[in-house]
Amino acid sequence: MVDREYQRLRIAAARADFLEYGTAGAAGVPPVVAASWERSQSAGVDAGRYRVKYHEDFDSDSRLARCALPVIDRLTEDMSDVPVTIALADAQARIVHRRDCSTAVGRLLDRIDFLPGFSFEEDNVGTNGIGTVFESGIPTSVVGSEHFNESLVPFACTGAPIHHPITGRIEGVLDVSLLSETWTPLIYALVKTAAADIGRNLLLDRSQAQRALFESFIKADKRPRQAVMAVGGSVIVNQRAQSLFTPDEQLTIHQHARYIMSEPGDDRAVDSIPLRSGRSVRIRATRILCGQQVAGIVVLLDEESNDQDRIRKTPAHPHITPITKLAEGPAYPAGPEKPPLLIADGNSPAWNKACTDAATALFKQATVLVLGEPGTGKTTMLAEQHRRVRPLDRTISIDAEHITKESFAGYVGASANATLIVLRDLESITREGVDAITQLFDAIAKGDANCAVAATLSESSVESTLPFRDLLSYFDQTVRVPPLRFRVSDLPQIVARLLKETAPERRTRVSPAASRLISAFPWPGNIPQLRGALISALRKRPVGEIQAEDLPSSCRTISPRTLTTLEAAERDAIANALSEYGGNRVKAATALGMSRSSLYRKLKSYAIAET
Ligand SMILES: Nc1ncnc2c1ncn2[C@@H]1O[C@H](COP(=O)(O)OP(=O)(O)OP(=O)(O)O)[C@@H](O)[C@H]1O
Repeated sequence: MVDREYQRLRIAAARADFLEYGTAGAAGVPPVVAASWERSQSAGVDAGRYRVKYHEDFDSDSRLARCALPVIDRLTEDMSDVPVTIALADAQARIVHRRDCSTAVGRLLDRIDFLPGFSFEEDNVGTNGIGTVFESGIPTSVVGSEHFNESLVPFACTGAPIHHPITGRIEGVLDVSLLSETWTPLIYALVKTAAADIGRNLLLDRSQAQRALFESFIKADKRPRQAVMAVGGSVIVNQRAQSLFTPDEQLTIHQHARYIMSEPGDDRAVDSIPLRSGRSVRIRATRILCGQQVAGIVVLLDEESNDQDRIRKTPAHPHITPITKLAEGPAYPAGPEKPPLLIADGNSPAWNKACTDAATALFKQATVLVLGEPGTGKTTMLAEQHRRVRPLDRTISIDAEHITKESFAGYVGASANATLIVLRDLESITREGVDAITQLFDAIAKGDANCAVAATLSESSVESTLPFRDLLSYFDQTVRVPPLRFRVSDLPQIVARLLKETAPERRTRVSPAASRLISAFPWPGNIPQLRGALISALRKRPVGEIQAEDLPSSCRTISPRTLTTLEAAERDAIANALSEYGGNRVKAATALGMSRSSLYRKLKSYAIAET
């Protein structure tokens, strides 16, 4: 006891010395505490003035809370006759739940706002049993004068990090606080064990499918020096992948992995993609199944050596420059005018590959079938690539459904300029159209028509028995165009282009929050749908910066499932109320006549993005 008292006095003196003389005063203080005092001081925390910030938007019903509460309740029961308070803090160091085993300690903690919603970040309140755990990453006891701020000195707080079972990221902190004179080192062991139990609950809480994905991820992660990603509802990136690839590169990679796995068929796919840094990466993706359900994809990543790079970067046709050079390509003479914005100026590997494949095939005058969802830019891309590789030839595009016997009369037998005929939406061709095209192909084969043919086809029609199937034998090559949702890194250019096209005279741009929404929305209707959303935003804000709330409410929600009519109406009402009250959830909940917790639940369930 004498020792404890001596220790208490020694730390109190060291604290006073530190505050007066700086680092030298902290000699003899536990290193984790001394380091925290330094951080607190350099963050400008006032040791004599106490101020904690309140955040009304904390989530008391989060997954972390759900997994922690059974453990906290058990601990509360076990410690019912010990004068402690048990608290759970979220990843922003905000208290989300508190249980008092002693009302006296509870009352004292109330006076320092140790309450749900208040944040105990170290750079606000200085050394404490929550914020310091986030900084140090380890279980930490802060006893009496080890606290930086005077108001916390009467207490002893022991916090232990709750780690995400896979990523190792700190998801929250479990804290046990009591008066400093009643603290015992046993508390440390207790809190540490309870935090580990919560971590285990986090793992068990996963649905079966998620667990199947995590287990495959963990297995792959065990391979030495293997960069791994698991792509499901969220994306998990192991340490090796994080150290090898920037966040932008990680986005490009997992988006491409999703894209190659979106093709029906094999559960495994291998591809190599160039990154913007000039490096390239080999992707080995495996679809993880849980019964009938697709749990996600596990992706193994290997940086390609320079030799492999060189081979891969050799253009498929030596006369075709790499696609990334298009903007400065020779087809556009230098002059005062800026070169036109090309739709081929993309960053996403799947889009660049489609452009290169189309250019190569058109150069060889192969008959190309371009496959993709409606509105992905198939026709525009074909026309652009054709202009690029055969600048002297013409391109015409004909809606396949309108093709009749007479449609190609002018091309057969004529020896005018060579022409690429793009048959648009081949799935809608009639029997008469099929006959007309068959005759055209025969004429081309005999040298009676100076034409090449390409067609676009909607992906969903491939399996159908529509008349176009009779024409497939005439085509040499398929080029697949990715939907917009797999081209997130291209969205800034596409949006800029659409704005320029829609409002050429105006200086319009998109705010960062609106850009985030645009990137998160899946755009099932592809470019026409995005154009429609921007036109609607421009109606609300004809000039200046388009804000998130200017976009149609349907784009402000990112729902992973199909909603019923009633749900869609409720989702829109919530999105509108939030927009009306500037994102203030309390006001939005009041206006909607629902409790705050129901609003939080619904925001999650409808995946309404925060702006
Ligand atoms: N990268 C781009 N940036 C901006 N606008 C684009 C881009 N690509 C295509 N567009 C525009 O999007 C619209 C749809 O393009 P396009 O008609 O080429 O698509 P599609 O896939 O052939 O469509 P559909 O399947 O309906 O025939 C066009 O108005 C086109 O100008």
